[in-house]
Amino acid sequence: MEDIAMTDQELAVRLNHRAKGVTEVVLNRPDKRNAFDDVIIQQLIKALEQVDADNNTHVVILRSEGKHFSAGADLGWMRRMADNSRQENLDDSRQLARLMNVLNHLSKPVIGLVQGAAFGGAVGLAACCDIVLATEKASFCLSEVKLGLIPAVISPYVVRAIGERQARRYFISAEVFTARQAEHFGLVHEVCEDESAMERRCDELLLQLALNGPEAMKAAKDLVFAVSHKVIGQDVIDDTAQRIADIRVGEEGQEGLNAFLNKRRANWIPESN
Ligand SMILES: CC(C)(COP(=O)([O-])OP(=O)([O-])OC[C@H]1O[C@@H](n2cnc3c(N)ncnc32)[C@H](O)[C@@H]1OP(=O)([O-])[O-])[C@@H](O)C(=O)NCCC(=O)NCCSC(=O)C[C@@](C)(O)CC(=O)[O-]
Repeated sequence: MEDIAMTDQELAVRLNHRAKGVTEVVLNRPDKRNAFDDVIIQQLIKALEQVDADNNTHVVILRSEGKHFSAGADLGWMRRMADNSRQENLDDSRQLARLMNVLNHLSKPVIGLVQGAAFGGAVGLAACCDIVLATEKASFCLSEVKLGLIPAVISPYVVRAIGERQARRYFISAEVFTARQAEHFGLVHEVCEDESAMERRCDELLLQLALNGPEAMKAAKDLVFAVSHKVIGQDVIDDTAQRIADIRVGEEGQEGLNAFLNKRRANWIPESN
């Protein structure tokens, strides 16, 4: 898989083949604590769209190089943009909104690996992943108000991940919260002792995900979006009945059920892959 290079500057986003069916999207700007600017946002979108379209990728890992996951938006970029018109700022922030949306709705499971600090927009990146592992020393902060800003674009995802109650506090206080607190709030699924433990846990999760039908995982992710925050009325009841009916008559549903009944492992991925 090719690297994502859109400028001649050092590659800030890399794609890394980790294992069969598993591609890592790696933020690679450790000297600036993996802060992302407009160029890196474009690189991230391109990388995510590439792995989404890649038939050989079934699981995506979002991670970064260095001591910290990410310091969020590049403050030099934010400062530069402040000299531009409101319209230019609107066009610019829509790109970050697009990144969050692409990541959140990726058609494949995304595992986020968080070490060190995840500040500002980086909390949004974590909130858009399906499974988040963090090291014991990871720390989180919605630091925007300290800079006179707000966590606007990331807010829909972060509020869903940590809940309105915690958002009310941490959006306005900009207090740092620990990996354990993040786990308690629901942003992080598991806290691991250190980075090696996080890698081992990630490998276990990858084995677990490899047992599951890729199309079923995609449909399961869509299902969460379809039923969340909806009144359980006739529309939702009909929609969910149609979804399981579609899956049952589909290729993967048949393969999964046949495999179980014949006491064999399901063969989801064609041998050529
Ligand atoms: C992450 C720690 C704790 C690491 O703490 P540390 O390891 O002690 O690192 P440091 O603070 O010494 O920084 C190392 C280098 O990284 C740079 N750096 C560091 N962060 C940034 C940044 N964001 N943008 C640009 N550069 C950054 C920093 O300027 C320095 O560069 P050097 O002086 O060596 O050339 C610390 O660096 C820190 O607190 N950084 C600021 C984090 C922050 O407040 N981020 C919020 C960004 S605003 C945002 O994300 C807005 C958004 C997206 O949410 C809006 C929306 O949702 O609509």
